[in-house]
Amino acid sequence: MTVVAIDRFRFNVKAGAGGNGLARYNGVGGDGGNIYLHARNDVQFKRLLKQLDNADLQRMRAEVGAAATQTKLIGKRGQDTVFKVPTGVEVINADTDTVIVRCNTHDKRYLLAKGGEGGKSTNNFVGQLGEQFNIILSLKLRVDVGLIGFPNAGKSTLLKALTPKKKIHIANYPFTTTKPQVCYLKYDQDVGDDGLFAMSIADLPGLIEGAHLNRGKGHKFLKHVENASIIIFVVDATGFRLSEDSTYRTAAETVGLLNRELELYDSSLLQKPIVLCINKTDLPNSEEKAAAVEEMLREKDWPKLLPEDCRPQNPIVFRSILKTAARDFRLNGLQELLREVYFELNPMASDDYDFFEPRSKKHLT
Ligand SMILES: Nc1nc2c(ncn2[C@@H]2O[C@H](COP(=O)(O)OP(=O)(O)OP(=O)(O)O)[C@@H](O)[C@H]2O)c(=O)[nH]1
Repeated sequence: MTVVAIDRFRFNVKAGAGGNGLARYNGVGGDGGNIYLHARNDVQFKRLLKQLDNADLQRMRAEVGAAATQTKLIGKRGQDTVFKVPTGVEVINADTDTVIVRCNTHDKRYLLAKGGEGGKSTNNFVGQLGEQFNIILSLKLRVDVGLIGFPNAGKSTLLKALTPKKKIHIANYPFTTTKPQVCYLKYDQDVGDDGLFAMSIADLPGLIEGAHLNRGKGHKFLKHVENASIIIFVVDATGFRLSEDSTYRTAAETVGLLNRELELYDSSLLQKPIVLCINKTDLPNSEEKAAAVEEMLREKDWPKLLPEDCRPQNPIVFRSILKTAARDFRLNGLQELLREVYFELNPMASDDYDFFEPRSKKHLT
């Protein structure tokens, strides 16, 4: 099922007004209800839409406070309204075009609009209006996994190979351009309390050397890994050459170059778990080439083994190094890859989970 990403909603927000007080008896009106956004990892675009359909699509409102009466001198406080939003939502003031708040923490409530004060002696017993303004909710997809590599490394093929046999749901969420793509993959194996194992993967267009300087629109693509929980480097075991007249790079040099691009763009990205996937190990001599990369990376100061123009300053310590042949759905490496990703996203999960139903038995060899 393809879901069209609607990534911006405009709303009029109006928190509850305070109820009037009762001057004669010193009665205090109830405060108006607040409006909160509740960030949740398990809220998806679709669910958000449903929630809003049930409410009013254009408006967010909270209850007004009750006025004080002769029989009830303290008016009841207006009820708060809580909207669940996917973690990562940005709230933009539609009038000033500035970001009010980023709902980046799972299960946290963010106060969006404060209800008005109830009427009391300090305001002449007149209930105050609640905060009211126009906002845009900008929905940014939470990306679990970001695939990075030079063109032709096999990122898209790897993504296809990772797609479960029994597809429950595969959705393409295009960003503003058709690429990069975020795919949301769900596996139907039951994982205890967590229910289904689902992850979103961003398949980013191939980087080129100098991406950190925005060559080949590098910034636009690298930006998407900033939110990713895990980064997967995909390199071609047989090496890489961008075009006839550019330098040929071995797989090891490619690893160094990707490391460099990432650190020069934003060195904090190197703190994320990074898995190296050496792909195309089905091609002649590629097993040996992949083994040579592994051996190099075992060295503590591995960059010094590379030519100067491929050397990163801050060498990555890879979470794991996997050898894959994505085109043949050769699953040994891929199963390990899924396992890595799964435990990274679900650190408390038990490890007896049977992950991946192969597309065909022959692929298990
Ligand atoms: N022999 C072999 N070829 C592969 C493998 N994986 C991918 N390929 C081939 O390599 C070529 C590039 O694969 P893609 O998956 O399009 O590579 P990509 O990294 O997504 O490329 P860009 O979109 O340009 O960044 C295709 O012809 C694939 O069929 C593999 O494991 N073995």
